[in-house]
Amino acid sequence: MSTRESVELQREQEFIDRLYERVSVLREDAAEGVEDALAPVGNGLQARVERDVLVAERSGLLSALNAVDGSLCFGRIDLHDGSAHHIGRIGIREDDTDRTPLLIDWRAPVARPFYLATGHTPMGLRRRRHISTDGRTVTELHDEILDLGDRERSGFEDPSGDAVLLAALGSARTGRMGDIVRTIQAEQDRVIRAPHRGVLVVEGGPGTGKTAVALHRAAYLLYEHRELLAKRAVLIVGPNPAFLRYIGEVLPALGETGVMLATQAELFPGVHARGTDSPRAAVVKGGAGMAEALALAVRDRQALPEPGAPMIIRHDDGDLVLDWEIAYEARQAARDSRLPHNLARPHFAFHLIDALTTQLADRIGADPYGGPNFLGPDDIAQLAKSVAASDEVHAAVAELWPLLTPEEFLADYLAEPVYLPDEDAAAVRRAPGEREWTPADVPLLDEAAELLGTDDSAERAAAEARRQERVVYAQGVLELSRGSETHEFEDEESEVLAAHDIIDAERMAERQEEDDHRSAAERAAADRTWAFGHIIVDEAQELSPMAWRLLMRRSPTRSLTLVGDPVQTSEGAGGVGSWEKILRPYVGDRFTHVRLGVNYRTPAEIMELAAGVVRAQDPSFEPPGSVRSTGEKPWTRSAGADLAGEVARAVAEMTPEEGRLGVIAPRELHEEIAARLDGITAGAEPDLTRPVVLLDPREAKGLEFDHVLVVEPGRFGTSDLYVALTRATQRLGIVHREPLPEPLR
Ligand SMILES: Nc1ncnc2c1ncn2[C@@H]1O[C@H](COP(=O)(O)OP(=O)(O)OP(=O)(O)O)[C@@H](O)[C@H]1O
Repeated sequence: MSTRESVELQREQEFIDRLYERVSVLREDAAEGVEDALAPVGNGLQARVERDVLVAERSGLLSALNAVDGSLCFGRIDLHDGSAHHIGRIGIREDDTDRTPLLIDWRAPVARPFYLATGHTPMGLRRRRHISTDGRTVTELHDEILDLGDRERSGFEDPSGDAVLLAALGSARTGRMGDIVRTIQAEQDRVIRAPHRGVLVVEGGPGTGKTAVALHRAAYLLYEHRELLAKRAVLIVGPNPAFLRYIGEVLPALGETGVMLATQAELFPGVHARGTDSPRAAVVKGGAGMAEALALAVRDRQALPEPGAPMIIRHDDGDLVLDWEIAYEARQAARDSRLPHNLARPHFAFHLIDALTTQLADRIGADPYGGPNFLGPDDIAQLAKSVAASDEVHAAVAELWPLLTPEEFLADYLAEPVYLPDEDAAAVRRAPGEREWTPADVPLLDEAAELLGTDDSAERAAAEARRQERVVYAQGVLELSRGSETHEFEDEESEVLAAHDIIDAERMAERQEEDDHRSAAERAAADRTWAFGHIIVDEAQELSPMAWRLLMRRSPTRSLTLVGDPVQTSEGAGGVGSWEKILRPYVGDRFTHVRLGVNYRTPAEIMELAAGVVRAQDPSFEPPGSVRSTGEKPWTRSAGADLAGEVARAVAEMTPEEGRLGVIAPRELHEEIAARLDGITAGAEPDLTRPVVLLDPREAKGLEFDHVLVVEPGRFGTSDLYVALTRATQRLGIVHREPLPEPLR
């Protein structure tokens, strides 16, 4: 190493040392701050509220500081004006009066040239430096000179400018996705920082960084719109639990934790959908026609007595006749309210009671000589009360217009599906006694909840009673504070404000109500009607029209980022196929569509093979260009009689010393294959950090491995095969007994 180089390294090391010293002071301060804030504060309401806010703020800072410890600083930009900034995962300031920035958050506008500047458009930069560290030790520097007229050299120049990116792409996988904050590419940066309002569709082939970009976008939005998004939370929807675990460490590593990650199966609070549907059933349940079918089925639960066969209701003053006409009129009036079923129910009951009361009054008060009815308004009110109190009337209302929960309603519906073509009804019919919900049921439950509405009048009454109690309590507290002030502050001159001077009992009671310690993400998870500040959907091509209806309800402001690749849509997943079709009902054509065109994962040799599979169906297909090639061609091997044995041999050869091997095989072969492989992990929620993982193509979606072994590819449909072939960062092997699909021969 030249003297020049060691001086440069030494300088950066000194900076990193200083940075960690500052971080350790900040961390101590934050920890002490949390402790202080946690100390008992007595019973004062205001003090308690303030304490909670402080605890939340300081623990947020503390967890961010703890989370970003590894490679806190990764870059530096030197500007023409002689200034320089270090770039890192979070922003850190000096402890001086100006609070001078020491480390610039990668999301800050000042950091942007680090990602965007080129020799052509240097954005004021002279030099961009990538700093690699191992723990707190600087290991490498890579410099790009952006001003070719500049003669100053550090000795660490990287002429191609992509050594750091290629090293990241070629490194062994860990089974957990890492962040890309050091090497975000310009086309990705533009997506990450796109405005948060409106709908942004990010499309790109396998490995173009869609997932990585979506996660960094979440981190960026939380930084840029902290106040709004901390209150309304960000939701990230992914295709399955294994995928969510795979991506689960990216945001914490960027210092962000206030995000809700969920699969479709988890989007109806209180239901954890673990069942499975046949592919056909999933498609039917996800179809747009289900909304109409369920709406009609709800109307069917608003019944009438048979014409000519009225319900007879006993009453002390003589039997009442609830016939078709009365029920029809009441039903019409209730439907005219346009309220959801359960909320329209009181209207139905009211009209029914009214009609039965009139019937009774006409009978009792009738003047035999044809004069006006003898009964006055008070008598009629009395009669109405007695009709309304009748158990038999309640039973009739319950029979004709039952109160329904989404779960009860959908279970009944799936036992006898109606308003569907016969073969669709047969596909979704649930076996009697089947209790598990499936992921495709979740949007149906949500739809049912919308159609039924929640009659929360009892809850609201209870909440109001609790509020009243708090008001009374708060009044008591204020009385006490009034009583105590003169004793505590004898000095006439001092103007000390007491609680009652600045707050009244109502407001104080409200404050107590706001005293909900859960984070926005936690509250959102428990609330079906929560409106998220922003929603990010990964593998968005997979979602069905019914799932889109659910998600759009959670985003009334239509602030969404959708990332996906229509070419990778699973057969039988019920995905919609085109963004226009998905979005038209919600935003018309008002959405922004961007494409990512570079494949960072799959080497060119593998991509060529995978592209051939799609091209066999669509000759005009253009795959994303691979950023690197490895020189290793994918291989195929014919297995003879013992397929599992051949798979076991291939696994033994391919298992990397460091890194991960993914075996992607049709589900029906999993048992046979797993029996021959020790320590392999498989199933619905495999441990992706183990060296060898067995998956089917659907489960492999969105994941990646150093090496991939595809088994019996002839059994996969085109898009599943395309997904399976594009999961490797290094090597791909194929083992088969049955004939290979044409493009793989
Ligand atoms: N700028 C980058 N710097 C470093 N690594 C990157 C960059 N962009 C993408 N990658 C890496 O490329 C791989 C593929 O990224 P990602 O999983 O986000 O792709 P994808 O488009 O979602 O793929 P798929 O459609 O197959 O799920 C990941 O390992 C990711 O970390």
